[in-house]
Amino acid sequence: MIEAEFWDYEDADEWAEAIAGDIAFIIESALDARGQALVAFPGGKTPLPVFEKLAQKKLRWKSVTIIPTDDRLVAVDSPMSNVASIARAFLPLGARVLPIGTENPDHKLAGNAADARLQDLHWPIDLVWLGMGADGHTASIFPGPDLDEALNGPKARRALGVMPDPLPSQAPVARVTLSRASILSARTILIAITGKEKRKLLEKAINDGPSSNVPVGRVLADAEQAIDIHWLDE
Ligand SMILES: O=C(O)[C@H](O)[C@@H](O)[C@H](O)[C@H](O)COP(=O)(O)O
Repeated sequence: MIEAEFWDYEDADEWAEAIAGDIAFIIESALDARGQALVAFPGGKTPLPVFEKLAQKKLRWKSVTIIPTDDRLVAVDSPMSNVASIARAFLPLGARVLPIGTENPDHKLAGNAADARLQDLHWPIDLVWLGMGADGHTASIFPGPDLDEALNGPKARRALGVMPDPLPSQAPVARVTLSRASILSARTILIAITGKEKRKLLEKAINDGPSSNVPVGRVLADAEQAIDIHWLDE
């Protein structure tokens, strides 16, 4: 049974501020407890207003490492690059922003490289913040030939390469993504989504759990932590 709580907002500013406040609190608590924080932020468009608010928080950013939950295998100056959006917001503050993608379109190789890079970090990760696509993918865990490995691969595998099938129209490229095991290993999981369609889809995915026909339901099915879902009605 997934323990998820929806937090509803009608005002975009309030929504972004609430998420930024929660994340700042998680980072601060990690810094107090362990002297450093490791967090994963999603790609796509939804997180951008939250990045802006979070970047205004006075935190010891130099001790914070941020990785993308997933990235598209594109050049870092591509508008499709997830790490570029994170870097634009948080590098100027002194945070360590660690790319997990490469320009090499061979997603298997890119996945192995991402996995190797992530092994060196201090796990468990303090926060995995997830988005969700209108098709029910989360991070870059998509339907296709790599879905089973992303969901059921070895626990020690932090990241893998993914070729979505079908390719998503907003960013029709191969990806690297955190595995389900690394997402579920997080101390905290937070989800931010907007719009009625995504809300309906996520509620159903959570209810269906392991038998869900969309990746997000399957990813969250065994979550042991309570999950806060911040939903903005558009
Ligand atoms: O790289 C990605 O595609 C993302 O990390 C992905 O999982 C994202 O969260 C959803 O696609 C939602 O994207 P939007 O916020 O743009 O709708």
